Amino acid sequence: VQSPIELEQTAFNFHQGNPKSMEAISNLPLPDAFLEFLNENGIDPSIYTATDSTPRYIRLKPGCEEQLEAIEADIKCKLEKVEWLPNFYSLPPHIQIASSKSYQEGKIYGIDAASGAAVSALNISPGDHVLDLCAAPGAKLCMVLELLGNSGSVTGVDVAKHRLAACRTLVQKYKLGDNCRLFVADGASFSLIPIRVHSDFKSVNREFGVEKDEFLFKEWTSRRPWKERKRANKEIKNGSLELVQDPELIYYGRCSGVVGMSKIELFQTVSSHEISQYGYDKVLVDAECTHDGSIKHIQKFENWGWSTMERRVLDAERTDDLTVLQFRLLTNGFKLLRVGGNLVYSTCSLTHAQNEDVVERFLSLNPCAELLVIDGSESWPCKSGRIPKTLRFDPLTSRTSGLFVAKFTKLAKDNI
Ligand SMILES: C[S@@+](CC[C@H](N)C(=O)[O-])C[C@H]1O[C@@H](n2cnc3c(N)ncnc32)[C@H](O)[C@@H]1O
Repeated sequence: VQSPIELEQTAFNFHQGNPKSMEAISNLPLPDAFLEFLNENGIDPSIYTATDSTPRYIRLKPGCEEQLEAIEADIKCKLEKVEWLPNFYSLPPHIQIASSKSYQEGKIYGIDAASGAAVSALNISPGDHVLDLCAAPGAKLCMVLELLGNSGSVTGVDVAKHRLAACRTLVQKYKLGDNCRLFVADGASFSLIPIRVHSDFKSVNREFGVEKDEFLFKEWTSRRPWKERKRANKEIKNGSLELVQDPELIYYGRCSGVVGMSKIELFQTVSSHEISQYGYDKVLVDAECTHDGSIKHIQKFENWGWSTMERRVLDAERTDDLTVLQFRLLTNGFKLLRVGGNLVYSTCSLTHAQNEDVVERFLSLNPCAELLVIDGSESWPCKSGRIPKTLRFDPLTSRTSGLFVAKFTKLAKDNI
């Protein structure tokens, strides 16, 4: 394991083309094709030399601070407070927490500090209605729910049903699901606004009124009642299922606003003028990407086979498709944001194509979008991105996984 000074020296040497550092990089268990990918994308491969010394991070459930010593005894490891991020602690990378009582009881959960920073950039306030457009497997969504406490709501969307089901398990395990609803849907076209149960907003979600014999959502249960299954079969026969099943609601909590609503009310969409007032207060677009900044992800390819990585990470056609998807997710997330709200765009890729280039194109086509400085980020151990106000975390600089973060607000049309 290299000391931080040695790591910095390695990074410096790499820039200087020093053969010793090249040796350090070539000793990494990374295939040449990946190193070429990094080179083509202007990513300094020396960030991966910090692999072995990058700690793991956990977030402590608020209110469990008093139990810190007991938790340390349980996981048999001292926890080091992350000074720049509340409730975060680091621990050596080899420590496993999954079998500990504290983890099973939901007092701690694993989430990288850079991911925590992306959530923190949203500036969640009590009562916020939050949209998480690429939600699964759900670490960031859980942190948002925790920050909200019993107020506001979180709408989680993901295109992969099995991944979103894992997210549902997570929110239930941590007993955080009361204010949450989860939809399997394409985040690039998802169009539902939050359910604002406050009386001022009721008219928006109650535009249609409820017919006497209409289906109303009861409290969520994992077992679909017989009557509902019969209704779904009937809808398949009538050919109307696609309309009601897209997006597919796979979970909603008691206080998510869904209980008592009709399907027509839940799935109604509104005009862009109404969205500017009643849209989400905060939107997280943690977009699908090549994951090249995530050391843990890259290491998985050792088992999956490097050829899988060539297909999933390095294939130029796939990365081109991804940048289109990222742009569409960002654009749609922004469309669903209310005026004055905040949107955070993040990826765990460190390529410019998936980050700054997407942001630049988005800003040039959306005059209502303004990049914001992220509150508190001056004390974060990260670098600025190519565009001022955007941030880049990497293992060498930040001792975290790699992450790009940009924060926007939506201006009223009259203020442009
Ligand atoms: C980087 S992961 C999100 C991680 C998650 N935010 C968390 O903190 O656990 C990206 C997610 O985007 C999802 N995804 C890919 N294409 C999507 C799309 N068109 N719409 C919504 N989600 C999509 C993937 O299934 C994947 O779960």
